[in-house]
Amino acid sequence: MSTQLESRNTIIMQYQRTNVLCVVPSRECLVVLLSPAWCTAAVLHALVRRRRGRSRNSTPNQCSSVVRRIFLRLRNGNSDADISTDMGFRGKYWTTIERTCGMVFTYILALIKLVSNFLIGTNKHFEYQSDSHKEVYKTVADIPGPWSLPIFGTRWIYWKFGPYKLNTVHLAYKDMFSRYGDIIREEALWNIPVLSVKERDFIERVLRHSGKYPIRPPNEVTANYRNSRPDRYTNTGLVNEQGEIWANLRNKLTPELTSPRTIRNFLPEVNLLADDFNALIAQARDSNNTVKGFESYCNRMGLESTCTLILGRRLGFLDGEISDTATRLADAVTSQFRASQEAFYGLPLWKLIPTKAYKDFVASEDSLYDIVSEIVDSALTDEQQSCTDVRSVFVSILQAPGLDIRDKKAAIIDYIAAGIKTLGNTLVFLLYLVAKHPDVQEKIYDEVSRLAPSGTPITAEHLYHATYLHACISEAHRLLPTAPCIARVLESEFKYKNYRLPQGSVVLLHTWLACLDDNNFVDAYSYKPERWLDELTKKSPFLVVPFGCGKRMCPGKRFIDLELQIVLAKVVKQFYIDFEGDLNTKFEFLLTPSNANFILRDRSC
Ligand code: HEM
Repeated sequence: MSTQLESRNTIIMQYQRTNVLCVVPSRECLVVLLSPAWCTAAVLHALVRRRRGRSRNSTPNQCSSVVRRIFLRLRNGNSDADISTDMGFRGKYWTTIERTCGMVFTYILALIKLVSNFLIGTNKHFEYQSDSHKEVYKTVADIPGPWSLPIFGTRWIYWKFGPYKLNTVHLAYKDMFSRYGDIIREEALWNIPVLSVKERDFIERVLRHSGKYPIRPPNEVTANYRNSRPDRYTNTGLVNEQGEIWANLRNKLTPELTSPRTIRNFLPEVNLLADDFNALIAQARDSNNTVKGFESYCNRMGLESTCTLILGRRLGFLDGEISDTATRLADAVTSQFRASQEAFYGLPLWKLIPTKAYKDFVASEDSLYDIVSEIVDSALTDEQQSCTDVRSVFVSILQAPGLDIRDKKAAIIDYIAAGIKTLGNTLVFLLYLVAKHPDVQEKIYDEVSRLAPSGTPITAEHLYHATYLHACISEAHRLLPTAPCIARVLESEFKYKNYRLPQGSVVLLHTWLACLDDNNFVDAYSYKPERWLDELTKKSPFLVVPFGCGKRMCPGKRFIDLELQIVLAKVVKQFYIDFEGDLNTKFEFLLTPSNANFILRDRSC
């Protein structure tokens, strides 16, 4: 652990390769902590002693001086051992009761402040007060944001009594940007700052200047679980790994998936998938031509397409009757997303005890693992391991050189989990926007009918010329992306306005909100595919980034592009699409549609 003085009252510490910020407000006895556990414990200990007034080694006044001394020691870079000895902070003084009292007392104080904050209607006095010499460069501590609890940070805003709801995190950010401005500081567990930004310039600079190994903060729940299962995982996987391990996995596992040749070879299969999807939704209509719960059919399409791409075989998700394996797979992916969200934004007790959300997560990971294992094991004994067109990705993963079979299974799990919901949601959003714009629908119909007459499959040549179809998809990605932001860890110090953000800061780049800003797109809330026929719009490569950007960009992008084009073309050719009312959305780690009822009338009628 290394420490560095950031300002008079703030220290940046390097702890386990993460920058950790420790702030000691001059007017508060509470320490807004983002520090190793011993520091937290020491402060709570001091508070308990102060409250009880029974201190053997310190008077109440000395207790607040303990807090000051922790700070001074940190500033001078003393080791953990020094501080604990110096404070007389020995294991024998610790009892469970003391710790609990400390926690309870601290949180009563925190609650009082919270309530007074709401009653008084301002949180200014909780924010860090900057002094004159810091006007040149402010620190992360100066960035405005919701008030932070010790240890738990700002996660309380999504708890039962908080102002925002867990399933509307996307709306929470809209609200916070209007309250706090262009840059917001939230704090995760242990008060690790998480910055949110929606300014175009900032987003472009971060994405443009990423280095050899861009860092996306891992999903802690997955990382924690996988680290606890060395029998199944050698690392946390392509989605969650960093540095050289990530680069090795990326180099060995993605080339076949991202190759244009592979995607071209999938074209006939994607045509068949789209025909089966049309048959499924046609059958699902009631007597009023309404398909209720349309999102469930799109999720089935996401499952079937992703499994075809990754496993090289159809699993039957688009059939009338779904197989048992298919149902288990679908359930496992859905509960994995839900549990990840709860464990991430909810009360992070799963780090201490296995909460229900964590247990659900483990059950879904286990279930995914078992299903994938069954499929991989049967494929390994399969005689026909030859690389046919649709098996090329699967075979390339199984034959990846220098990787353990555990890495290969983990990659297949990651691909399936990453592809299913994202594709399902994106399909609903795209068809919804087209349904709400009959004029757009007619233009797509005209273009597709001109390029690919009825009864002919859609070819690469047709798609190359379908410029309006492409524009409709790009505009849907801009207006309703399923991944509303991109997360990164800053690889070097970053200056923004008059803030100096240290290397290692976690930033959420809110590309969706940037896309809804009239400064970036004229009439930003309107669905206007025509804007993508204009060269100027095409030159916004860092704003409309539904698949992320740079070296960590989604390896499924090419396949999804192809799939969306073919499905949109085929659905519009067969049906007049309509939608009553507005689409409901919720946040389940992804922006997700709910209760979508589409009306599909046959064009031939
Ligand atoms: C509409 C569908 C999809 C969307 C919107 C989407 C979106 C994304 C986004 C935003 C990222 C983060 C990129 C970044 O940080 O720069 C990502 C990463 C990833 N996606 Fe997708 N994705 C989709 C489909 C798929 C599919 C079908 C697969 C599997 C074949 C897949 C596999 C992955 C993987 C493995 C990563 C992590 C890559 C890395 O960190 O190196 N995704 N995706």
